[in-house]
Amino acid sequence: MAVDAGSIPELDQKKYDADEQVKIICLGDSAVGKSKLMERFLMDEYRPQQLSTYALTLYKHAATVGDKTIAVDFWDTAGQERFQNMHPSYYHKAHACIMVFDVQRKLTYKNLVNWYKELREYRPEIPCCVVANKIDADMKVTQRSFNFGKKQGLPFYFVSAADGTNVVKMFRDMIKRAVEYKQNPSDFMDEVMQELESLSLPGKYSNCRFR
Ligand SMILES: Nc1nc2c(ncn2[C@@H]2O[C@H](COP(=O)(O)OP(=O)(O)OP(=O)(O)O)[C@@H](O)[C@H]2O)c(=O)[nH]1
Ligand SMILES: [Mg+2]
Repeated sequence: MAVDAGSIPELDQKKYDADEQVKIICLGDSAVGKSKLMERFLMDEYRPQQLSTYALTLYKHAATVGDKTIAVDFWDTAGQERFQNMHPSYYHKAHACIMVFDVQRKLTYKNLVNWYKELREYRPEIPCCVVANKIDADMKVTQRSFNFGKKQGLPFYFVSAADGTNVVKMFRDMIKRAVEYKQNPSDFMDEVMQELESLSLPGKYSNCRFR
């Protein structure tokens, strides 16, 4: 669900009860389909309209990974054409990143290198994947190889927000990887944050009795 400032999100209770909370961000040029992919995954619907994301839309989602309830915050913002690059707070404490390009527009693939560079400046270690969107427009593209990210070992997905191909799989994989990262961060500052969080779990132990 998208959350407007000032509203009380109904998932807040779930978030409070969740075993873990993760933040997943989405990067890529304008109109590659970032918002449509999130809509498809969260609402399982797709409205073909050309409305660019203005500033920031935050989608909240409750997922289950193993036997744990995970509160997922998906951050969606507009691509670079109008904003050049993201505000650092977009990257702050993100646990995974989904990088999207449009298989119909070569430039959006070429620009992945810039997005990836910026991502790694702020979040050197978080899991990331490369997503080729809009394969419904021409299925033949799935026979082509897109090598960006191979060297870095980034998983690659051919998807379509329009017909739903691979969308759920890709998001589920990324939620799982975000949780794994949060539980075992390889970045020093994240390790410290995780340690601090485990020291101050509000309410979790409120029923404990000490003799
Ligand atoms: N054929 C096809 N069109 C798509 C698909 N995904 C998105 N689109 C279209 O691409 C356009 C842009 O989609 P958005 O989701 O708004 O793109 P965005 O990346 O969020 O763009 P910004 O918010 O400007 O950064 C819309 O007209 C969509 O209908 C897809 O899988 N297939
Ligand atoms: Mg958008």
